[in-house]
Amino acid sequence: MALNFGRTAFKTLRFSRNGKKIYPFKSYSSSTAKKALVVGLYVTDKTDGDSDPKAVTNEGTAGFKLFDEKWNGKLSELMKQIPPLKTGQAKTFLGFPAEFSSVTVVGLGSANPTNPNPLECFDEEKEKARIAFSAGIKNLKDSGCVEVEVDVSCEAHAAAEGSFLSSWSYKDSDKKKFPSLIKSTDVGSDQVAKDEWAKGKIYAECQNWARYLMDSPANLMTPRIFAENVSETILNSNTMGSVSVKVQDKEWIEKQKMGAFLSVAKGSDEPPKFVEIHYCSQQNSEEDRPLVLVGKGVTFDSGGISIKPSQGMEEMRADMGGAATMASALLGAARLNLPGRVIALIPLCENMPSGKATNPGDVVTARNGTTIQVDNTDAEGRLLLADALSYAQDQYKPLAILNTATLTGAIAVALGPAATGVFANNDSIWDQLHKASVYTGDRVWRMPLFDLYMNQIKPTHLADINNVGKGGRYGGACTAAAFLRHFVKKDTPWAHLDIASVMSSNGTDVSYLSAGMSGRPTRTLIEFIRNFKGNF
Ligand SMILES: N[C@@H](CSCc1ccccc1)C(=O)NCC(=O)O
Ligand SMILES: [Mg+2]
Ligand SMILES: [Zn+2]
Ligand SMILES: [Zn+2]
Ligand SMILES: [Zn+2]
Repeated sequence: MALNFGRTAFKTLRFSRNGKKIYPFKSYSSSTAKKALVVGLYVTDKTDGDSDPKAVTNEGTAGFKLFDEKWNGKLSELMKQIPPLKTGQAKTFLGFPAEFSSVTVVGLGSANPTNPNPLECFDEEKEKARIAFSAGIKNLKDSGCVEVEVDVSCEAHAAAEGSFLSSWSYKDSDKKKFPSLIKSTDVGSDQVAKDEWAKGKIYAECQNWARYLMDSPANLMTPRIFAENVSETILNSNTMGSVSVKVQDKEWIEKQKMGAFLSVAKGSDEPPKFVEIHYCSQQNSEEDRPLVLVGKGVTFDSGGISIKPSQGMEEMRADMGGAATMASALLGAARLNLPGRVIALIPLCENMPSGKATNPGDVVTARNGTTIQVDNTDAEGRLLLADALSYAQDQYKPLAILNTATLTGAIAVALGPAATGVFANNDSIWDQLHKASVYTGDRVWRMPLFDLYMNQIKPTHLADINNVGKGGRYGGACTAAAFLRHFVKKDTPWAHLDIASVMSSNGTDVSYLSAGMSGRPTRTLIEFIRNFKGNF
């Protein structure tokens, strides 16, 4: 059937209020702006980055071509009237027949990229799809559009991630600016693409939950509230394997003799909690050795008596990012029915100055009997992690342990927002994490666990080890990792992920994450669990 597009309508550009170009002369209105389509175009840039528009050529995805055929070549005709789209660029066209009120075309990367890109350490095709489809969805912000169908004929998993990550905001009023229903289009889509889309949506939703937990103000996300939110969310999720949540209180933590953890919690009026989340797939039994995930859950880090400068202190509401990403990764494993047995251990407390707080120079005894001289109460994350790592090994004899923690400013100085720093005592764990991050684009970078850093934290004047290194500011991320290494037995495969570098997003470095707490690297953790091989 021939469709009437009103030819002249496509000839002239119009600028929307926010400066985005919209084609043609037709404005969104509540009666027409109901359902949008986002389709992809491959981009070949023969100039390797030169800005000459003639050197850039576009070719439609399979989905684009099918819509183009359906509409008698109108889509490709439209594309001839504008300069070629560059990677990550999105253009919205109005004036389509009843089915769609607008069509947004997005520039994907090359149809034949070098994958994985060895310098960038990610799958270029997937990362460009995330960027492109997020640009498409962002183009529909404030359009009044309520529903959008997305082309899944290329990188469906990444398309879903870009779509659902970019349409999320902490505030409900901001969420409402985006179409409330985002789904894959049937055109150019097969069952594999549909399944990939559904999987990518879960990856993104889990990261969005971590973003919510992290960005929540500390008065609304205390240890108790965090534990309640996690219990409710996990137990109400749709899973096939078994999930359970245990919330242990201060008395249990005392019985466990977690003196390092308690020394952090004691300055606050908010009681600490220790949350355990257990997941066992249908193919596994509770007898199987688990993969254990440990997440730092400091719901607010003022620094304690070694108080932080007030500028930027509000960011420390997200010092429970380790806890948030591990809870979210476990949720992802359960929702995707991934094979294996996975346990998340989450020590939660506030780090506050008060008459009851730990003083610099105090000595505390960790669960494994190690005495620790606490010279800096702001280096608190390693203290609660030390006790959780000790408990994990004694209680569960894990196949491997991963821990995530917004541990040090030093890792942010080293890596910026590009990657999570990984300190691994096992090459296979590192390889598996790296591979997972190439797939998700949420990257990791390996850091050293040299003995030299261990020597910098011991021996101390008053105790077995010090909670800060002798090197002062130098190598701060490495001495923090060395401190944790002290609590991990040599035969336990382990990786510490310092996520302070990726804790927040400025809204530009990763274009599909708006400004705020990032929820990174939840997707990499889920992907790691999906492929986890524990036979070292
Ligand atoms: N809570 C941790 C990390 S605070 C530093 C930070 C900097 C940049 C981005 C995110 C977080 C802490 O207190 N660490 C102590 C230390 O770094 O010495
Ligand atoms: Mg409080
Ligand atoms: Zn928070
Ligand atoms: Zn601190
Ligand atoms: Zn901290």
